[in-house]
Amino acid sequence: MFFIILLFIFIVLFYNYFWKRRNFPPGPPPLPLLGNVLEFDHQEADYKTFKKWKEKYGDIYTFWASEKPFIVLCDYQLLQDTLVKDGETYSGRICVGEFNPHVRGGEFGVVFIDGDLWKEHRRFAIQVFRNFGMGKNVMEEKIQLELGYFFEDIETSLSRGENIQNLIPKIEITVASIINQLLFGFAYHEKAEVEKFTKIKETINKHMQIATYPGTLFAMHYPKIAPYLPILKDRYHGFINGYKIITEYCKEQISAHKAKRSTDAEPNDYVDAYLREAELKGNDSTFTEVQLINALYDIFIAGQETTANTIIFSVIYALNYPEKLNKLYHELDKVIGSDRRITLADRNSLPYCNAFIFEVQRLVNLLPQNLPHKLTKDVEIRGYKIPKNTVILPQISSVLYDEKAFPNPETFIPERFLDSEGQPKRIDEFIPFSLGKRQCLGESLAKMELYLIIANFFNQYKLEPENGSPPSMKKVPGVTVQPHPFKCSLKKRY
Ligand code: HEM
Repeated sequence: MFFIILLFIFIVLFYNYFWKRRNFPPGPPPLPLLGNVLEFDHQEADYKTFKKWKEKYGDIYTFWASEKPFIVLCDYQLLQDTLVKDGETYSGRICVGEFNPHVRGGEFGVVFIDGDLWKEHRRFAIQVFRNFGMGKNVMEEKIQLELGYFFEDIETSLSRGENIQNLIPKIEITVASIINQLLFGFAYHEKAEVEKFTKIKETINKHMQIATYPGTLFAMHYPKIAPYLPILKDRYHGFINGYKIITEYCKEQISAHKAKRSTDAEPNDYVDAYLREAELKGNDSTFTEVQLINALYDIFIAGQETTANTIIFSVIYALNYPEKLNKLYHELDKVIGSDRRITLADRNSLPYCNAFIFEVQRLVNLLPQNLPHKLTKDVEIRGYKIPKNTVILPQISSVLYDEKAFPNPETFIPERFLDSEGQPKRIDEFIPFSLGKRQCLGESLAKMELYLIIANFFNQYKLEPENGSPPSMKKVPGVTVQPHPFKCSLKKRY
């Protein structure tokens, strides 16, 4: 008996530490069944573990999430040679365990699907956004309009003598109104809508945090038994509830559109455009209602979390680096010199402001892990033969914090994006939107929002920390990182 147990242990260890890893790039030794998930720091947004592994194993290595190997690519040139030069091969996606079949009802949405369905719906989303002005003047007008409401909100508080303000909800609602208009055709201006949004936003924040807990990953791998197990059952219900509340909101919007829709009118938003496409394509198409609900869930979350949190961190970094904030004020005074609205036409005259925004994006490192891709065919990377369907993680954090490209990477230094004449300097490794065919779908909208909101906000207001101590720069972990709550003092500059 003792011999059998010993043999069993030997086989498990041999399989786990040698056999299953034999063809993959070397990486940290995984525990049986758990893999390396316990090595991640779940208290803080974790790119440090990736950094440590990169230092030890190089630009390509393997870690294990439970029994699944993740091949991590963490060098800019390697990402170019793979994701960009051989884009199609790296365009697959994996979803967390059984999330798609168990929660979404199948392979639906835009972010966690692949193949022809993903191509068709990604193309459709980009086309619709272009038609509604993404990257053009029409979109600028929409953003400027929402900025007006943002400033009005701040000034109402100022007029009540509230010089110390919590900017987080104000920024969140501004960004959410922009994406909501694109998707559903209305912004959150009325009190009832604001209250509704506030509830949904709380759900999204929690949903994004729970998504990265190891217990949730486990629950999504074993969704049939998770609801009956301690700890896992809370993760399971917490995560699924978030999905239900957000998709319920999307369903309400679809019903409202169907009720007041005229087939002759030009589409006014994504839902209109989708319903029209579904009619044109007929019953056999992939333009089904369940696909619409899931695409909306994906884009609604991706379109607000990311941009709002980046803008909030621009305030946090400005308060922590007052000398950089003063440089920004100096440029705004010199180039703009009044409280007039800054527009896209001013962009080339504001190199420091642009560099400031780039550095915020680099340092905030919004998706510390990035989303995993999947190989659509067998490939050879740096001599390793990797089979089709293997998970590939383009680890953009390791590139954004690469000491060679960004010396002193943990410090906020906007000047790194400027040459000795103070003019813009391109750094190829600046890839916050990732690379290749899965590159962020909302990149041009996000860039426009970041520039217009950040430039105008700092032009209007002088900021100081509450009680002289700047807010924490620590990040609440999640798929996208979130800020810790803070308040700051605001004064009008004009
Ligand atoms: C500061 C703002 C943003 C950042 C840093 C950001 C970053 C990213 C990253 C890193 C990815 C994953 C790329 C990969 O798989 O390699 C991604 C995907 C995606 N983003 Fe963004 N994003 C931002 C804003 C937006 C906005 C405003 C939208 C919506 C309009 C959006 C929609 C999406 C979608 C739908 C995907 C999935 C694309 C696909 O799988 O084909 N993002 N984004």
